[in-house]
Amino acid sequence: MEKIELIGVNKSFKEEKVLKDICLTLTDNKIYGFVGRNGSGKSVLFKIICGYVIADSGKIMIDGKELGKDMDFPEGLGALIETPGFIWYQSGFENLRYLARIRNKINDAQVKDAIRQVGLNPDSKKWVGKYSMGMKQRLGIAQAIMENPDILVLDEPMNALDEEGVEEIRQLLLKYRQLGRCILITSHNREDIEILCDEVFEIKSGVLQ
Ligand SMILES: Nc1ncnc2c1ncn2[C@@H]1O[C@H](COP(=O)(O)OP(=O)(O)OP(=O)(O)O)[C@@H](O)[C@H]1O
Repeated sequence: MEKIELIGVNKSFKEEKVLKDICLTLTDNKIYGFVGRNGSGKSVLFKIICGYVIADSGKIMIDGKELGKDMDFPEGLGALIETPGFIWYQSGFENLRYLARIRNKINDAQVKDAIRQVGLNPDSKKWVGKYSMGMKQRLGIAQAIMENPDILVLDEPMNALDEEGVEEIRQLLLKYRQLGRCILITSHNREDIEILCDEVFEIKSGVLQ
């Protein structure tokens, strides 16, 4: 069954038409890559799927429910869209526990498990303000996966990661695909796209190729 379906989605900012008549069907059990030049509309597309940006026209169906009609935000979707703004004087665990409490869904053990999955120590007391860029990126991925979502939307998940980090996150995403998840990523790295993706979409000036 279709997990995500976009039908004729358009989005403009002032005079700039950023997305033009996007039609897209995505299913479970796959990793989809979205590539395109800077400013081609990849992040805006991801934000629309996550419900962070509202399309001007068109339909976004998630699990058979229409975004903006049946729900404001998709259920069962975890996202990393730009580096999240963490509280710098708290540990990684405290930051994610805070988010988990707002979302009121998961317990401390699940938060710790997500932090472990991205290769960080959930018991470390180190403030996030002292984290390297790569550690913040890993924590961002942990917050995306911590609720065990069916859909993962990750904008440049490999950003700021060293070679080892990239490999760990690749393995993590392959594991999630094996668990049947529908995963969307953007990447400027051809290797990530080749290794990970079952299907690749290119966006050129807001048009899906
Ligand atoms: N909130 C906004 N207000 C005005 N313009 C916006 C807004 N968000 C995005 N845009 C514009 O939409 C276009 C597409 O931006 P988007 O961030 O989707 O590009 P991208 O493909 O993700 O690029 P990159 O590879 O650099 O991340 C850009 O011209 C950008 O300036």
